[in-house]
Amino acid sequence: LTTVHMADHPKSLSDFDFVMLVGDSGVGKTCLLVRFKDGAFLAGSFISTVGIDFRNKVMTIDAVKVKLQIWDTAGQERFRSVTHAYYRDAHALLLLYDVTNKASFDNIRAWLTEIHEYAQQDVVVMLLGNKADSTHDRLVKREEGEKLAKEFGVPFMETSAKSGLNVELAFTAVAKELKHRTMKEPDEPKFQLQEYVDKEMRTVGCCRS
Ligand SMILES: Nc1nc2c(ncn2[C@@H]2O[C@H](COP(=O)(O)OP(=O)(O)OP(=O)(O)O)[C@@H](O)[C@H]2O)c(=O)[nH]1
Repeated sequence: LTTVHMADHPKSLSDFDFVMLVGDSGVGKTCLLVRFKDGAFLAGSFISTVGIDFRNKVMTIDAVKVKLQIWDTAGQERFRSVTHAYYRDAHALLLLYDVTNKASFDNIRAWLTEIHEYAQQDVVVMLLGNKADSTHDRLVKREEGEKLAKEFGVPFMETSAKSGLNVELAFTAVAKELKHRTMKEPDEPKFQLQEYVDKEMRTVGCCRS
């Protein structure tokens, strides 16, 4: 890391990368963030997010500190205009659906249209099928998520805020992508987010329910 490379970029390393969690109400955005930040699961009553909330988390990626500011948005329709205002500043978006809620999956197309309309063109988008622990209530197959993600050219994985499945990996993958964008050496190949995720899942030997 040298100032020479950094000079090419408007964003300094001390800056936060802004990651936004989006998706229908109840898909588990708040729980995913709490699991990532505190390692705990918010069981029991569901308290819908009002407007927008955020948490900071510093991750060490390849010996470099990446500061993430993660915005937890309200999925409810009535807060949509609040969320719209934040899209423009987001460097990455984690777009969630709930594998036990078909409507939340069907709405992904609309969310992607909205992202296209309001977010920066080069925003990092990752599709997450959350609540993968709910085997009995599952209504969306992993293959369906994979197919949709492929159609839109976005990386995909299933997660569970309840069991912790792939939660760390989702944020690490996004942080790695953002770090590569900021610090890429001229001859370094582009970071392949989906390849990284697939490799990590194979190595850990988990995640294929
Ligand atoms: N089984 C299971 N339940 C989950 C998981 N994640 C969240 N939930 C439950 O789903 C409900 C909604 O979770 P939230 O995180 O509040 O959902 P949200 O997307 O933030 O909702 P809004 O704030 O309204 O947009 C809660 O009752 C959680 O306990 C998960 O991975 N597995």
